[in-house]
Order: sequence, then structure tokens, then C-alpha cells
Amino acid sequence: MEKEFWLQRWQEQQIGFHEGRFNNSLVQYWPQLKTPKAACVFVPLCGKSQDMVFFAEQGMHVIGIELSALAVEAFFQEQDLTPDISQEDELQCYRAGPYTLYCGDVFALHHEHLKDCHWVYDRAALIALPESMRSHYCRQLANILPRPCRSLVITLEYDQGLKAGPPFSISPDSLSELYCEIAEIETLGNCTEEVKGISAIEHSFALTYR
Ligand SMILES: C[S@@+](CC[C@H](N)C(=O)[O-])C[C@H]1O[C@@H](n2cnc3c(N)ncnc32)[C@H](O)[C@@H]1O
Repeated sequence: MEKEFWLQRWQEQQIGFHEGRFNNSLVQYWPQLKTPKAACVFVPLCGKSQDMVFFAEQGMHVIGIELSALAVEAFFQEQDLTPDISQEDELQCYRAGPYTLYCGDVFALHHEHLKDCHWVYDRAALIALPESMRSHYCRQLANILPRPCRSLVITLEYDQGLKAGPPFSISPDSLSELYCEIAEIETLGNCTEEVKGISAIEHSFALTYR
């Protein structure tokens, strides 16, 4: 999607993707990744997701990247935190408590930003991107993340003929095509979800980056 599309969604508060509570699959499957205390988790395309609070409550440091300053500022406001704001090249960095949120394009991040992040949480990030951007996104993460690195990835699968994305439908086969050369993929489970009034399957995967 064009950046303008997302900035406008936030401007108009068309944020139906925002759950406002911890994601059920996150709560169910994250413990299986056995993250050590005080680890650092990267949340790409983070919006103002409450899931970042889930990680902070477990003693983790959270690094997020989000295009919209409205989303980043709303997140800190809702957490009652006043961030320090600095400019780092093309990115604005907001820091307060256990959160470091970069405002800008995920493709502007580099290794230095994530050097301590051995964990990743991708909910509504990969599936927010059109097909033309997906492999670029997966390769970008693979290039900038340290090793070892594990990721919880949550996708939605539904009949794309019934509704246009985002969110885009990504089946386990498509996920495997995107990541087979980048990571070992373990299927964790699935459940049914409603997306734009139609039935979808939410799939959860644990990736171990090669
Ligand atoms: C579907 S929302 C999901 C937000 C969050 N992960 C959640 O679960 O609520 C996708 C988010 O990605 C952001 N986004 C889209 N393209 C981006 C890019 N190239 N770099 C950084 N953020 C981006 C959008 O502004 C939007 O907030």
C-alpha cells in the first residue's frame, strides 16, 4: 500500500485492525517461544497495539516501527508516558519506559536499530502489505535482525475474491514460499476469525531465522 493510504487511515481513525486488547493467539502461543526475561522484542508495523504492553508486562523491552506519528503518539498517551523524541536519520525515535518506537518506514531501519532484538512479533504486519512488497519486507527483516532470532507470525487466510485487502489473505503455503529460505517454520495452530464480515482462518507460526 502507499504510505499515504495508512497515514490517511490514522488521520480518519479508520483503524478496525486495532484490537485494543491482547491478541488471543499472542497470549496462547508466545509462551511456547520461551523468551528469557528482559529480552528485547521487535514489533514491525506496530500501530498503537496493546500487544506491546503484553511484552512490557513480562519485563521485555519493545522496539516498534510505525509509519504514522498519530499512532505512535496515541500509544504513549494511552500508556500515560511522555516520550523523549529524537531524530535518527529518516526516523523519529520516541523513547519512554520499556518502549522505543521509531516513526517512519520499516525499510529505513537498519541492523544497528535491532542489534539486541532476538524476538519478533508480527501481527497484522506481513498481511498489511500487498504481494509486491511482501518478499522485500521478509528479506529486509532477515537482513537487519541479529541471530539467533525467533518470531511469532500471525496471518489470516480467507477468500480474497470476496473482499479486497488489506488485510491480505496469506495461506500457510504462501507463508512458506516467503520464508522457506529465510527461516525454519513451525506451525503453532489456527482459529477462526471474522474479517470485514467474512469468515477467515487465523494461522500462527513460530519462525527460527537461519
Ligand atoms: C494493519 S495495521 C496493524 C498494526 C498493529 N500491528 C496491530 O496489530 O494493531 C498496519 C500498520 O502498519 C503501518 N505501516 C504500513 N506500512 C508501513 C511501513 N512501510 N513502515 C512502517 N509502518 C507501516 C500502518 O500505519 C499501520 O498502523
